[in-house]
Amino acid sequence: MNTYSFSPGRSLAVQLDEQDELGVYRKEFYVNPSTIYMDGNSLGLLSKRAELAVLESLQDWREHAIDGWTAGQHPWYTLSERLGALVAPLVGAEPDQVIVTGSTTVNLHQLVATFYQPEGKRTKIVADELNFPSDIYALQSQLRIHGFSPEENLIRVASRDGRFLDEEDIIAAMTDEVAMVVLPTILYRSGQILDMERLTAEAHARDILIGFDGCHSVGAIPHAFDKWDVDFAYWCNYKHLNGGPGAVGGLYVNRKYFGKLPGLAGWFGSDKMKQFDMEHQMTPAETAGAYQIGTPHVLSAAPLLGSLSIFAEVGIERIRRKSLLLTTYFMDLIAHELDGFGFTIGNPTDEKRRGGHVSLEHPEAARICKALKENKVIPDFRAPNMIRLAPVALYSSFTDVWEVVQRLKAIMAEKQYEKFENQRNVVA
Ligand SMILES: Cc1ncc(COP(=O)(O)O)c(C=O)c1O
Ligand SMILES: Nc1ccccc1C(=O)C[C@H](N)C(=O)O
Repeated sequence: MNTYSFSPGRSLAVQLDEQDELGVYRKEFYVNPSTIYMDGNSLGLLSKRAELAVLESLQDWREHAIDGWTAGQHPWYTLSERLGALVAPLVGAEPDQVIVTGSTTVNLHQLVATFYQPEGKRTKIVADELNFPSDIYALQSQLRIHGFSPEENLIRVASRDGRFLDEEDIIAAMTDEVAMVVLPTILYRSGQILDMERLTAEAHARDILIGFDGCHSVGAIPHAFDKWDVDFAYWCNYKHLNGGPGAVGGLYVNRKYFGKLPGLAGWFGSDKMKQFDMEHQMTPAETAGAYQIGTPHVLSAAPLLGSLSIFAEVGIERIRRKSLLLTTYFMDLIAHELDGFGFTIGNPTDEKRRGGHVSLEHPEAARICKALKENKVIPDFRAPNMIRLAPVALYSSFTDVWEVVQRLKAIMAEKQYEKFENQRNVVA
């Protein structure tokens, strides 16, 4: 892999595929042979291991009924904890600091309800103007619940160019009126990685708590939440972790808060041995498990049992290495083949700041995406002008990337996109 030297012909793609030590994992996934899937950063593909885990969970239900909580192949009572332990190495945490529960937005509500404790003039929450809308809605509503107006108390750090955030600007927003900072690990549109270590240190130097939305980074890049001393994080498991549509999400809580009462409490946050004492005085788990609410959605968590076993086997470092080579190759091909067609690379090119996808900006982006789909390439479109293309280390090949660029070149050269309206679909 370290012999990469760019050339535009297909032979380099073939050579990179031959050298690819992760190439064997492609056959573990249901890759539709007639399409090239570039949307694993929105919904990861089904793996055979994930499918098997769901079937085994159904078998547990069929055979054990209520006893499936403690018997069967994947006892449900401790499933969330066991899955948390499997995700923990991917976020740089100890097993008891991670729990698989809820969903991204629900977990954010839980964590803000737990950790946002306005005091005196420290009432503000810092976010950013590029974050995913659901996070912003959640923060606005949490402020309202506390009786604060979001207009005054939610600071959305501005982007200088509409693509990226500058850490300097975020740090400048950390005033003594700020109680909490909530930011993405990787921006969903441009794929920029924020410097989480630096931002955490700067927030803590000002007595501000900081949490991260890891939707676009968990399973794509390594993290060191524990080492960086991040206060909390939350993410979905259906993108890079391939947990399936609406898969149960995940959250991380720094060990120093173990024992802190959950803002939104429910009986599955109890100490597991106490839970069935049925007392009205809650005894929360002394782990991140305390931030669960109700009964786990077992069938929406089950695929992760299979999917995460692939991550445990491969390791996030190797995934990241291949992912970077895939996106480097992608950008080199784009520069060589698509020059003059009006595209701008909208993701960071620097490896330290580049996440798992390539973002191409173009005024006709919506209809170019439609033409790509007609050409059996699955990207996604993000308003107003972005085409996201995610080659995924576990199941995309270098030949896929080469093919995508050739098809895109034909679409542009032949203006194939002109037959579509330049408007997004209902689900873009
Ligand atoms: C960065 C980010 N945050 C939040 C969400 C919302 O997640 P959910 O709908 O699972 O709550 C998404 C994707 O849907 C996302 O990409
Ligand atoms: N949850 C979804 C449901 C339907 C369609 C897309 C999503 C996504 O996850 C989009 C993704 N968060 C994004 O980065 O745009």
